[in-house]
Amino acid sequence: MLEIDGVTMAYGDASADPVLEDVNLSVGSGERCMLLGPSGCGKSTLLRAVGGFHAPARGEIRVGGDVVSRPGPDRAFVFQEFDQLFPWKRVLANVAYPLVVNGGKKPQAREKALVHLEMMGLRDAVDKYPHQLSGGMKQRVAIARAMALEPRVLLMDEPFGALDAQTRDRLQEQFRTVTTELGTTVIFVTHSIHEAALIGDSVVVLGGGRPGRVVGRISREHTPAGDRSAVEARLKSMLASAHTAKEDDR
Ligand SMILES: Nc1ncnc2c1ncn2[C@@H]1O[C@H](COP(=O)(O)OP(=O)(O)OP(=O)(O)O)[C@@H](O)[C@H]1O
Repeated sequence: MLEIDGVTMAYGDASADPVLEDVNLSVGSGERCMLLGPSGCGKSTLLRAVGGFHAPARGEIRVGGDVVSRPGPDRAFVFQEFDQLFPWKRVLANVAYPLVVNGGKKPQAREKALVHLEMMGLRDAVDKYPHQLSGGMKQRVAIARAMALEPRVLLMDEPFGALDAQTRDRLQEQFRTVTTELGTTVIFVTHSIHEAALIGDSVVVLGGGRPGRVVGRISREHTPAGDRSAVEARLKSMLASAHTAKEDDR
């Protein structure tokens, strides 16, 4: 579903030092791929490139075989910030609006929005405004809104990073259940080894200094079934080497 093919990312002009170099990644349909790595290694940069917000200096990104050249509804984003909803629209309208903007009819858009809000456990919140919701509820609305678009790839940039631990645990489980049920393809940026092991079908570790690159990857099919602690231990050692290389480069 997603191919990242020899991608180098840089900010500024052609002479600028790259942030990421020669990233190759292939994500299958229905796979949840986690991007893990030290702060500043380029996780969000790569996610924005898949979103079509920032073009690679070299290489190519394809989604469903189509080369990414601009943002589009086939790649929906959920961010960490709680203020990504339209404050003047009720919850149902927040979720239905992008469907209408992308050519849907209003009654069908509202129906679909309702289905996705129900899946995220928000049936009772559909008539509320964002300011009446908790942070966790706002994030669930943002997820429902992104999922309702039925994107080819759902792009998540630390969506649970600003939540309290209990809410985060609940949402991680809920997200895993809903994306499994719908077979959603997901790219998910996280700082958390625990979150990566809990949600990911695969985990890609970025880091190793400037420019960053892929320093390791784990796929669920190559790890003992259900043995999350073994996955976490391996990720911990990969992340340590991603950090060490960074310090050596300074
Ligand atoms: N708009 C920009 N202009 C110039 N440099 C940028 C821009 N956005 C990010 N960078 C730089 O690119 C590098 C990678 O940033 P990025 O946000 O992708 O990292 P990250 O791994 O997502 O970090 P974090 O985990 O802290 O969110 C950093 O050195 C950052 O300063």
